[in-house]
This record gives sequence, C-alpha cells and structure tokens, in this order.
Amino acid sequence: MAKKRQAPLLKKMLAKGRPPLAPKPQAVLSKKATQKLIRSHHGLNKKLAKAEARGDKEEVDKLNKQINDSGGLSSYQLASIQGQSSERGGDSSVVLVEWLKDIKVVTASSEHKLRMLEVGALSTDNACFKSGLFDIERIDLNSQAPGIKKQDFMERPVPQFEKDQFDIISLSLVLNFVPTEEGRGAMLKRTCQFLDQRAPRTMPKGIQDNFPALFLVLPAPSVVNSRYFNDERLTLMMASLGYVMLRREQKRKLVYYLWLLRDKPSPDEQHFRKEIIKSGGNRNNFCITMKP
Ligand SMILES: C[S@@+](CC[C@H](N)C(=O)[O-])C[C@H]1O[C@@H](n2cnc3c(N)ncnc32)[C@H](O)[C@@H]1O
Repeated sequence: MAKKRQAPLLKKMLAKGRPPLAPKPQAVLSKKATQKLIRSHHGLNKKLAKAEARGDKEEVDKLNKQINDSGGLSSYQLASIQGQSSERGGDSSVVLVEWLKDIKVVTASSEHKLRMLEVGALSTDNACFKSGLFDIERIDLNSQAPGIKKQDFMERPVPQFEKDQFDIISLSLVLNFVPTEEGRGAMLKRTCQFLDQRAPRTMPKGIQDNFPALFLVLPAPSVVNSRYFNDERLTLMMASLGYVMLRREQKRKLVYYLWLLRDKPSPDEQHFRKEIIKSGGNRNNFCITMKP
C-alpha cells in the first residue's frame, strides 16, 4: 500500500524537473522506503531479464507493468540520488577525489585535465565535477539532467582513435544494477575498449603510473557476503582483462576500487562460471560471470 502512495509523489517531483547543477533533492522518502524501492527495482529487473531470456512474454508484460506502476527507472534513480545524500553515506566520487589527492594527481594534473567517462551518472555536481580535475562525459540509461547523455554504455560505439578514449571510467553502483551475471562481466570487459593506454607515455610524470583507470564501486555485501563472488574472484577476473588493483577501501555499505589497466588481456583466463565459493544460509546471490 505504501508503495502506491509514494509513486505519484515521485512522478510529480520528476515532472517538475530539477536544476542541472544543484540537484539537492528534498528528502521525500524515509531511509527504509528508499532502500525498499531500490531493492524492489533490482529484484523486478532480475526477474524481467530471466523472463526475457526464456521468452515468457506474459511474465515480461506483467513485470514491465509492475516496474512502471512503481515509478520505473526514474523513481529508482530518484531513490538513488537520495541514497547519495551525505547522511546516507554520501557521493561515492568523494573517495576517488581523496585517492587522487593522495597520489598527487591534484597538483600534477592542474594543467592536464583527466578525461573521464561517468557511466550511470545521476547528477552533474558530484565531487569529481567540483574537483576541477576532470573533463567529464556523463551517460545514463535515463538522463536526469541536461549534462547527462541518455545512452546505454553497452551500445555506445567503441572509439576508433585513442584521442576519443578516456583516462578514467567511473562505474559506481552500476554493475549491481545490471540484471544478469553475464551482463555484468560483459560490462567490465567493455570498459577496456574505452581506456586510452597511451597514458604512461603522454601524462605528466608522477601521475602517469595510475592511468588509465577504472573507478569501481559495489555494494559491500556483493563481495563480502556472496555465495558466488568475492574479492579474490573479482581480482582474478580483472587481471584476466589486464587490470591491477591500485586502491581498495571498504566502508560500511560500499566497497570502492581503483584499477589500473596495465597489461594485455588474457582471453584464455576469462572463464568465470557461476559456482559456489562460500555456502551458508545468510549469503546473497550476487555473481559476475565471464567468457572470452
Ligand atoms: C544506482 S544508480 C548509480 C548512480 C551513481 N553512479 C552513484 O554512484 O550513486 C545506477 C545507474 O546506472 C545506470 N545504468 C545501468 N546500466 C547502464 C548502462 N548500461 N549504461 C548507462 N547507464 C546505466 C542506471 O540507469 C542508473 O541510473
């Protein structure tokens, strides 16, 4: 019942639109309701992907209706924006900017802006924007502001020239949004095609060893409490793509990583199936699979 009352309010807020550079949303949902909406959207999306995979049209229609009735992707995004407010753990890109300060990128790159592709961007004024360190291109399946292009990363044309690639990709809380485990692996793999590996030669001394890079944020339970996934598996998977881990930090709810794309991919090692790593009743089913 509560969900039915919330949806029109969310729709009304979205219809009014928000200013692009100052989207500090009013807290319209309680913390519990925000989490419930996010969880429910993830759950329905997973069911939808499964129903689509088995060609169950009736179930697909039913699930699409359920998703629309609860406000669709827009309501989910609004709940996610609320989830970013500082009292709920804050904007995840703060961590990236802190790390870059540590590795002196801040001073070394004052003349050299880092080209960032932000996948799954909800706002245009996060810590990365405020830092002035980046030229940011933002995309999302459903754009919430003029500075965010509506685009599916999986459909984005692969750059033909290095000049059109990026020094860093931000993939913050996006993988867990992807409804299938093979879709998550494909997304990770695809990041490599957008990163400019000339960085070690073209960037200012002092920062060149840290790029090109992937900033990855996941909900902590997906790596610390899953039956099918953990840090070791993620590290092996990333290594098979050519990534090495530069930084990792776990906070209460999220885990943050900075990966350097340093090596050539090893397709022979890109075999990651869904298999139980840790059994036990209290674990979740988060998983990422990959094929060469
Ligand atoms: C939980 S929000 C995360 C937002 C923000 N990056 C953060 O850290 O709070 C996930 C976003 O990823 C977007 N997304 C998921 N898959 C995507 C894809 N294939 N291409 C572009 N955006 C995608 C969704 O539309 C959604 O807005």
